[in-house]
Amino acid sequence: MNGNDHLNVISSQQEPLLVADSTSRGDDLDRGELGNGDGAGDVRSAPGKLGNESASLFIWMLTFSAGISGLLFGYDTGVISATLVSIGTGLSDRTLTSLDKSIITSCTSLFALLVSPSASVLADSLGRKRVILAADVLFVVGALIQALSTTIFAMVIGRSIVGAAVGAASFVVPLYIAELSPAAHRGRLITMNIVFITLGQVIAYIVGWVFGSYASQETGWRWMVGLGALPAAVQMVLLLFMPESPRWLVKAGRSGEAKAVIQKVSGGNQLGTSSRLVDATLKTIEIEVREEEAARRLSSRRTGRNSPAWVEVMRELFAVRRNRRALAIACLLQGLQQLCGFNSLMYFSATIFTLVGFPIPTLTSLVVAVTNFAFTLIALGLIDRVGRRRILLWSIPFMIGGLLLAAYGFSFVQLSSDSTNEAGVGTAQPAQGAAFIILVSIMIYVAGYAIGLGNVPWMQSELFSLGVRSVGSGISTATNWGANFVIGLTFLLLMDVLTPTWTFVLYAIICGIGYGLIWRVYPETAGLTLEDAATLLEDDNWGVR
Ligand SMILES: O[C@H]1[C@H](O)[C@@H](O)[C@H](O)[C@@H](O)[C@H]1O
Repeated sequence: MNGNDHLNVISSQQEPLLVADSTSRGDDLDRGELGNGDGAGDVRSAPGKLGNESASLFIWMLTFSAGISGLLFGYDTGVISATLVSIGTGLSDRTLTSLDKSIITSCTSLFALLVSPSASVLADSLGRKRVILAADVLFVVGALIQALSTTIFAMVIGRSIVGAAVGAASFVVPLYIAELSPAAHRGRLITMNIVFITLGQVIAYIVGWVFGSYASQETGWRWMVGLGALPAAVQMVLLLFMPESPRWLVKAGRSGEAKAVIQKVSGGNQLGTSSRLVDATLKTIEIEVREEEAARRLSSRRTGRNSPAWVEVMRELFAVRRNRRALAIACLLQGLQQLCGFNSLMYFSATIFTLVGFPIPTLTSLVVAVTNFAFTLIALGLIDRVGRRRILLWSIPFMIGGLLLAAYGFSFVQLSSDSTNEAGVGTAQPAQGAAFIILVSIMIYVAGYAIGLGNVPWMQSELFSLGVRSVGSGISTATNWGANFVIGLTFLLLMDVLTPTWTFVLYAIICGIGYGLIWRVYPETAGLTLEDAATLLEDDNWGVR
């Protein structure tokens, strides 16, 4: 990544700030406080004003395109659950082992982790739209390779290509949206992303259940993975009608085109948007781009080294105490979001419910995705009112309770290790009471997760000061993908080696440790300005009262 990337990514990573920020801007503007357009403050208000005026069709298209990326992310991570229990001997003419399943699942997160940093470089040189288009091509190719694969190796290649697409899209799409949407809508648009991810997972589970139950054994799973190509193709077509980001255009020295885009985004001339406002918006972007370049020059002059901008930013991130602390907290939350084991359920719930003896495991496992989606919606309504720290401290105990109850339920399920069922883990003696306990406990756990840990870590950017926000957010996002990879790779092996009971106890212990750490170091940042939040971390107590 170069310096520009870092600064660009800022916008993609600042969803919660933008919610607060843009709301207040919107309020000010509603009260007619746009100012005279001369000062920087006035100029900076302009995008909010533009956004409030109209452009609703455009906003809908933007929401929809953004939604498709979230859906794809969710679909491709969720669909593996039903796929794994439906493949049977369809790949390499044999039953999949736990290791096969773990690799097929986790290669997606590994490639997402590997590709997202390079996506940022490409987004800067080629433009945002081209990278999204490339990601869509990868989504389509990956889906088709999976659908047509006859060997485990081909399936792993297909899943890895989809992982690369998820990595690129999860980075570039929020960036593109943040740069295109008027400020008053920006926060909401980016927050929608997480709702769409969980919705994509619900759709994947429904598709998994329908094709797993009603299609033939040979073709059902091929449809499940192949259908991922469809939304990507729709997004490609939609993108043809969408403009390039004006911010990127300005940086590429194409201010004229940027102006035309701003006009379009803001409802354009047809709606009588004053050209003064369009000019003001353009000026804001130009000022920001110039400031970024100046900051980069200053920084290399200060250190006397001509190191790349990202090296400078890294230095600032680790040398300044409050930045270091912000990074520690952001990585703690992102790591915990994955290491708490939630995606073990997302990826393997059908396997687990097969193991427990449910007759239609793909249908039963739908409760995981639906509970996650429903409680994510509730969380988005609650989070600003309750506060991040408080919502985590309230919800994690439910997760721990759910995990321990599931562990207890699993202690009644007899596994015989000498034979493997289609889940590849071991055959089960169905025990109805135990199956019910496991189902209910998993729902409690998932609800607790979706209310807190599923969301709060993505609010990471509000911990960082502007200069290090993008790199800090990038590192914590990588922590998320890295931990996601570890969970996908190890879950089935842990189930084999430790037994299901102790695997769930292990996740409960991780949640317990995470709870202690959050209680100790994560201050409440809701409702604070950026400056106040950053100052909190200077405090000896990490701002925790
Ligand atoms: O915030 C999301 C959401 O909770 C998804 O359900 C989960 O699969 C992702 O890993 C997570 O990052």
